[in-house]
Amino acid sequence: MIPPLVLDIQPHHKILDMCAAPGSKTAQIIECLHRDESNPIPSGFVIANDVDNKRCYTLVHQVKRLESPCFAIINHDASNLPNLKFRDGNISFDRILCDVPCSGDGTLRKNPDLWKKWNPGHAFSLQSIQLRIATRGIQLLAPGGLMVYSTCSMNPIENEAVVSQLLQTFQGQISLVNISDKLPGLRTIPGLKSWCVIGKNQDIYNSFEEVPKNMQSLARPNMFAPSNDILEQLHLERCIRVLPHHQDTEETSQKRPAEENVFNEDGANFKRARYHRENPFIFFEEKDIKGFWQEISEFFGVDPSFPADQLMTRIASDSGRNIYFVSDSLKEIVTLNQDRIKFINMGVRLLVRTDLRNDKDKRSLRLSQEGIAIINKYFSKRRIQLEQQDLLILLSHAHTQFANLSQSVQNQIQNISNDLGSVICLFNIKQHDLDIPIIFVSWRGRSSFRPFVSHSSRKFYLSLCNIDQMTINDIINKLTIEEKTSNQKNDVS
Ligand SMILES: C[S@@+](CC[C@H](N)C(=O)[O-])C[C@H]1O[C@@H](n2cnc3c(N)ncnc32)[C@H](O)[C@@H]1O
Repeated sequence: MIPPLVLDIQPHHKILDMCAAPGSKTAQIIECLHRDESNPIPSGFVIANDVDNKRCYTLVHQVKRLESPCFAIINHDASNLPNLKFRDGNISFDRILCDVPCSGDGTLRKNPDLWKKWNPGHAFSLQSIQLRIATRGIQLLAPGGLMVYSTCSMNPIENEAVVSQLLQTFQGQISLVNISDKLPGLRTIPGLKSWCVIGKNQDIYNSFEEVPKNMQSLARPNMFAPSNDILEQLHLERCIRVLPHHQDTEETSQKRPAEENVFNEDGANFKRARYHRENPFIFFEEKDIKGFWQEISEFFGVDPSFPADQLMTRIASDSGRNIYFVSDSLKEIVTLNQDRIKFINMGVRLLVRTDLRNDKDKRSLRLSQEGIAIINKYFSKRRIQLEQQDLLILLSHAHTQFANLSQSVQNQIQNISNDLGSVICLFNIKQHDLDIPIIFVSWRGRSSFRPFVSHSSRKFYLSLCNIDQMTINDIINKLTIEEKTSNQKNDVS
């Protein structure tokens, strides 16, 4: 999608996505933040917000698969978003996406139902919240930062009129950036400099003076284009309109003001939305790190440089907890703001509770595949280097007996002790001049291995091993049957 592309996101950026659900653009933003694959924990972060509590969980679902320790989901009215405390003061964001709620008439091609409901009056009621959200965005933007304002509507009231109002309100502090060279190959047209306002009954007004008295509370002066002398200074032609029929797609309009000055605002009041009560985010304290985590560290050979203070749980008691990891910036943001901001979700799951309920030791937790990129460089024990034949056997079955694996793997199993529990399996695929590391978590049972690899990842790894598509489909079908018939309880004991 276009809005995240023009934000030019770098791994150190502090980013706010103001109206983020369902999250397709948030996912794109997180991917850009992680553009340097050699560093799984960039210093930047993404705060993704939506006012709708239910939609926040759709957002969780959408972004969890990206396994990033650098994002948090919050649930607030973006037009009243309180300042977030961070380090020495409040956060000013380097990048903001303001993808506001809109009438959606740019999606008429894919949503034929909209044709029946659409009414030019929709834009009247939406413009005020669009303007308030964008205004709050600019107040939260760092000097020199970039904000993209976007809608999927074609109506100038929701687009150029909002941008024009912002430019006038923040005169001399923000300006539109010319992005005409940023999207090569994309057919766009410049923002409008003149437009009329269409009333509920399809009447056309060219200026506010033409609006009848009984309509003046709906069609307000800021919905009209400003006078020519003001217009000249705004450069609305720098807005871009991506019209559906030009690309054979949907509409997106984008405006990109760049702030040159900071606005300070003391703790805005905000209404608490009705929501489902979340468990708190509880970070490891000294006693957890010296006690419980010490045992885990010995078991997996965790390097002392691992930042264990960035681990957290969602339940205070010791038993049966999953353990998550977040970046140090996010830890700070949550710690400083948890009492005033509704955090919904964050963190990558590193360890997961198993069914070994009576077993109080570290074996009752298994490594999670989600966190493998983070722990890989810190965990030195319980690592098994596979040969290609082992990889193929493991990926083709739900469980594999040790005896069916290569002698080298059998020797490694003996060397890592008799303890049941998670192991990290490693294999390097050589393709052309590239070394592609494959790394996944398996459970070492008494006599068998069980890889925790999703079907889609298995398909991907098998195709990297040059297995043809028909064979891969066969393997996955057999695996599905094997998984259905296997007794889940036996395989961890
Ligand atoms: C156009 S959608 C956002 C689409 C999203 N950016 C994406 O790419 O998937 C607008 C979103 O704004 C949310 N919203 C509406 N009013 C809001 C407000 N006052 N504050 C924050 N979010 C709001 C809606 O719940 C909706 O999820």
